[in-house]
Amino acid sequence: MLGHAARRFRNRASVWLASLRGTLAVVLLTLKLAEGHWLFVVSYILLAIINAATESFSIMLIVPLLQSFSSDSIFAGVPVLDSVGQLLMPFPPEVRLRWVACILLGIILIKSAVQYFTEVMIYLLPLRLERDLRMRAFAAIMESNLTFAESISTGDIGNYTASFPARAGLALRFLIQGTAAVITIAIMLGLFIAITPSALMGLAGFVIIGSVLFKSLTGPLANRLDREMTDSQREFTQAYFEAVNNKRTIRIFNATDTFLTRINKLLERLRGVQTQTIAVQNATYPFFATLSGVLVCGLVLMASFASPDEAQALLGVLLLFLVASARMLGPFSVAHIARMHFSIHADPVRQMDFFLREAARNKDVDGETELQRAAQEITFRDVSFAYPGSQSGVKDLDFTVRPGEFLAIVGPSGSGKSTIFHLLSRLRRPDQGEITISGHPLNELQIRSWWNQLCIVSQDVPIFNATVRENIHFGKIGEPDDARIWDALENAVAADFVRRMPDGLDSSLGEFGSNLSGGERQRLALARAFYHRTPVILLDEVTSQLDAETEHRIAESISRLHSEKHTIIAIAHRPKTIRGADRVLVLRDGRVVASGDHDTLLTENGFYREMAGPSEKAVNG
Ligand SMILES: Nc1ncnc2c1ncn2[C@@H]1O[C@H](COP(=O)(O)OP(=O)(O)OP(=O)(O)O)[C@@H](O)[C@H]1O
Repeated sequence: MLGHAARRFRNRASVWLASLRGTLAVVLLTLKLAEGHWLFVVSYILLAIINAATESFSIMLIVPLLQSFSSDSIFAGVPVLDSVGQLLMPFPPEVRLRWVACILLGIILIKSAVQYFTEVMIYLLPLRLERDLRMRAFAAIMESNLTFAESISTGDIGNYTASFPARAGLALRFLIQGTAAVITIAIMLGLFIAITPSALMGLAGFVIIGSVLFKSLTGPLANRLDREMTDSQREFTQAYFEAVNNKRTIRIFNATDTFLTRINKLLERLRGVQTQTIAVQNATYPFFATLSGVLVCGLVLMASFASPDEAQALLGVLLLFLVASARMLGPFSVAHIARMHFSIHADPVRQMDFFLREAARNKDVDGETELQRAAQEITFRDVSFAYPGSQSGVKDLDFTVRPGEFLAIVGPSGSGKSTIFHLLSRLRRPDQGEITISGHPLNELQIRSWWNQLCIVSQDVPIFNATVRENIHFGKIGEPDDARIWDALENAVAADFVRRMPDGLDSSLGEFGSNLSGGERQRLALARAFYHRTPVILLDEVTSQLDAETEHRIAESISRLHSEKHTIIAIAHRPKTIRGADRVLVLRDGRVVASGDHDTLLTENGFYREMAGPSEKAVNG
């Protein structure tokens, strides 16, 4: 029986110790995340100590003052209060009152100022940390390698850049608010130790019993709510962004109601968790107020059964307890609320720290060699790459692009064409083999010096929520050159529709270029390449959404770039769109299966002829 009880106690103690270790770990993580804000944190705690000290000082002054007007002091012989009382006694009552009034006024002024600053600081601090973490998360996503960046779901991006920083900010707020409350309690307890140990015992018992009771009643629920809050937040953000990003498709497929219902359900779930969390969090004050009320009633009841002398002593303790609990109930409930809030935000703190560490581990490592002259030869030597967790990618690529060459890469969908661009721009790195630029391994280059020489027009045509001018000048340092912008727009057959826009180059293009048609977006993206005129230009299906006439005019502009010695690498499904190319690589299942000029391939390669379609066969056949 006894052994069983001892085992249970040991188990409970080890669970409690593990939870304490967990809490301590989160405290350290929170402080680590708040590294740049320590001065702010320390200042807050110092101000909180001053606040508590002024509080204690006023108790030490007021209680003996009141007692000094009574002939029958119940604090006679009580260490601190008695000495203060002795100090006051020699002065006539009116002088005593004046002095105390002046000192109290000073204390009140100091306390008000301190309280104002701590109130402001406690709201500012989480905001500062939130801003800092949001920026760090954003930078971490932008600077990590693509494999890592793409492994983060939209829901998690929402969590790491919005929800978790806000919650980590709150965790810090409750950590320091709780610490300050504990320091306040410690200072007051110190005062009461000096006054009477029996009151201290009463208070200590009150705190311990109350805390254990409260924790066992609310602890498991608070932990469950913590997990549910993170999950429901993630699900909501993910579903929300999915819906907003696909709004057109959702409408056309008549799925608006389905999505509204889904979002509504997720919001309901979130609200449910928030409601329960608020209900639990706000139970602290009433719980301790009720407990201390019950204790006071108990003491009064005890006094009713005692002799008059004992009753007076008991009422003395009661008076102290009332003063102490009235003064300490505030810090107690703050400490409890802070502890609970802190544990509610513990999971985001852990996840935020884990994410930042993982992002740092997956940071794209840059090389040291600076590409100073315009890029010369681009070589792929036995390059193979497979996407993480998949067999797809490219295999054994072995080819060289000469400076000023126009190379076309043709192949069916999924054959690996865009992957070559990812590798060439070092968004992905080969698993085997090597890519070199002007003889330098691409991995050893300072990537910016290579990107400065590179312009890519990709299939997904990124247009930013900015003006036409800003979109064309995008990424360039210095002032935009309007004459060159118009020239680039002419080459991309985009000048006419920009002229028709209400504000010309100053027209705003809307989010994701939503004010434009697909073909217009494509032409603007091309204009960007014509404007940048980098030594190497990568074109990925740039005319897929254009009519034959526009496609023909753009092909002429690309030929002009080619004649000006720009190196051009263009991807196409259909061979006819890259007629001006010097050489064509034919890709199938990630491998180069043929290479040569268009006409030779058309006569000699059946697969290429197949892709070219009947019209090409008629012309050349
Ligand atoms: N992020 C990714 N993760 C896993 N597999 C991928 C990823 N991106 C592409 N793939 C796969 O790699 C292969 C090559 O893709 P890639 O985009 O290079 O083909 P593509 O020739 O450009 O196709 P398309 O002409 O349709 O754009 C495909 O089988 C594709 O499914």
